[in-house]
Amino acid sequence: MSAIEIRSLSKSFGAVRAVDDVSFTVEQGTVTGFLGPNGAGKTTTLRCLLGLVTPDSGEALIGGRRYADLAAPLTEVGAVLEATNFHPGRTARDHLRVLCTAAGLPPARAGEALDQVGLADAAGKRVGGFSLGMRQRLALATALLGAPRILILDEPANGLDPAGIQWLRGFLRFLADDRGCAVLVSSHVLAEVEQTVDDIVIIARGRMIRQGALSELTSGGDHGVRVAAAEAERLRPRLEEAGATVESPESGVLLVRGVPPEVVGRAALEEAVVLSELVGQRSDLEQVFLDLTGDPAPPPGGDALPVQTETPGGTS
Ligand SMILES: Nc1ncnc2c1ncn2[C@@H]1O[C@H](COP(=O)(O)OP(=O)(O)OP(=O)(O)O)[C@@H](O)[C@H]1O
Repeated sequence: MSAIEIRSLSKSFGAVRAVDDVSFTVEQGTVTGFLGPNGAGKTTTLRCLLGLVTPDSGEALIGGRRYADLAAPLTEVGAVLEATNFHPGRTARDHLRVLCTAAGLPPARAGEALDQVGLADAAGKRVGGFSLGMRQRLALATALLGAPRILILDEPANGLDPAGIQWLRGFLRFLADDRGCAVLVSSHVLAEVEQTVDDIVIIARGRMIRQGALSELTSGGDHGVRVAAAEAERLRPRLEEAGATVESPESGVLLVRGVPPEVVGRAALEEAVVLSELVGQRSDLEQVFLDLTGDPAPPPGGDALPVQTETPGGTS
């Protein structure tokens, strides 16, 4: 049985079909990146999993059961959803202790969880003075309190500085590799999760776009180098001699595979060919994601801020 199973899930809000027949699974011991542009339906899918939104059809299961049917939810699944509210006057440790008491967990778990997320030094500080990054870590500590083996994290890298993002990557891998956790982590930035995840699920406008192992989706490794020059054809003999496969998709353009970009640059130098373009080609996955998230022109008088969602029934 999969740790997380989303089966033909659909959910509309009025005329907006937020999630439209989405299906995927997450296995124990793996990290799955749940990707899509703003408004794609990621948060709605995660809310369905956590019982905060009732799907119109389909199922969102944790360990084969609906969230509402879990006997001890905190010990089975930990979740970080956006903008968790913490009492500003309470210390980080007290915040977690309150949750421990409510969930029947030993109070010592509070300190352990803070330790795990690198907040041990700030345990006695009031949350009101925390940076966004510290709040993200505290939210993660909250999710870890019951030592669950399934984690659902909605944009956990938001607000983290580069060092924090680096730390998060290592931590998610640790949870999957050493603790055998199933981790589902959403993001609207491919590069943010690309180095961490085993599998990827991409959705846009509520619908599935791609899914599979990262290694399959980026397979091939060598995506070629695109070279443009009026005299591009003069490079061909040298490049083929160096072992490259050379195609010419249009006049004055070569697509060169099998050699690194430096070899193409050297050939141009030696042949004294003036280049107007020398670009490493993107993998299919990067291209798919770029096409989905590529900067559309902002609407007149508007901007491209993320859509704010309501929080039905409170936060995680
Ligand atoms: N409670 C709600 N009421 C009305 N519409 C909603 C509600 N929640 C989500 N939506 C709409 O459903 C669509 C999907 O939103 P969702 O928040 O699930 O996307 P997302 O991929 O998580 O995006 P983001 O990265 O911006 O959070 C959007 O068009 C959003 O406006």
